Amino acid sequence: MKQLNRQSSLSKQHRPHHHRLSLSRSLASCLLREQRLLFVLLGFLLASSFFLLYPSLTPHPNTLSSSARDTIAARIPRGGGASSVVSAAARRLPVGVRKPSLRVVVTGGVGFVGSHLVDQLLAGGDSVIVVDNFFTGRKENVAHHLSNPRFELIRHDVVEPILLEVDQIYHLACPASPVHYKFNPIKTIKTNVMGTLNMLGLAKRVGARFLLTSTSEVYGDPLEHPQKESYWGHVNPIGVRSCYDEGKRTAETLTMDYHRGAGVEVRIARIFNTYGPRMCLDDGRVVSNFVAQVCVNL
Ligand SMILES: O=c1ccn([C@@H]2O[C@H](COP(=O)(O)OP(=O)(O)O[C@H]3OC[C@@H](O)[C@H](O)[C@H]3O)[C@@H](O)[C@H]2O)c(=O)[nH]1
Repeated sequence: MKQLNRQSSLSKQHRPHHHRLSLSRSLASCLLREQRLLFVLLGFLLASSFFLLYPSLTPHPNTLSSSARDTIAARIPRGGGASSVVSAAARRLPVGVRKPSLRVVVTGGVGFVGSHLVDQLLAGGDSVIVVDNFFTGRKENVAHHLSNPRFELIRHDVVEPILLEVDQIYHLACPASPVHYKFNPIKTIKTNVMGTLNMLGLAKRVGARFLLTSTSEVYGDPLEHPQKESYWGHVNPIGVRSCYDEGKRTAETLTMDYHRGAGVEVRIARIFNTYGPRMCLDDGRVVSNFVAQVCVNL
């Protein structure tokens, strides 16, 4: 017995090298076998902590510092803003890859200008919702789209709010000809002020880009010819046209305040004397008046 003990104690103190290796291997296999669950849990914790930490290692565009965002914006061609990151990327899409289809609302979309805009948006592959109260617009202007699954028509007065999930808002709802906007001047200015306020509120709520179709009437009776966009105008605030002129000026003010104050991405287009198919001959605008007089005097 003593010899046996001595042998084992000898082996402990002077054990050859290969004996120590086999011991460490057997120790490791024992640990692995006995503590397998512990190792699994440890691996799970390591993996989950990596993936939990990973997103914060790559800042989300919205968490970029303003200077970083400005840098990015500076690299994006004209159009600014987050949604132009998509449009800029779309412009760089490989040949044959379609640009992403956008959801667009067009207020006043059955009108003269609006219906042509709807044609272009649908032709470009976007989905369009037209919001219109049919005060001056005509359904036949968009009848050719009624069977299109990417087209929706809603009879709605923009003086009342509406909630739509969209990417872009084109706001054209307003009577444009003096004959129509003088018919009910209080309704005209309500449409310009309340209607624009509702559509800007929607743009802010859903993060949509917003375009206001304004008019040359914001210059009133201009003292500067031709008018630069920086010209402030010369407008009568109490005249019979003020419901439209001042209404559109207020709409522009609201548009810029939502941009400066709420970061809504906006555009303002001051449209002058448009003419073409679908315009009413008797709506009292200058070009239609010329055409009407020519027709009458033929
Ligand atoms: O309260 C209203 C008034 C009008 N509308 C609609 O708005 C549309 C206006 O279309 P119109 O043909 O009268 O006018 P246009 O399309 O020529 O001009 C329109 O686009 C260009 C802008 O500068 C004008 O201010 C805008 O009226 C119509 O479909 C009309 O029904 C509303 O939806 N709500």
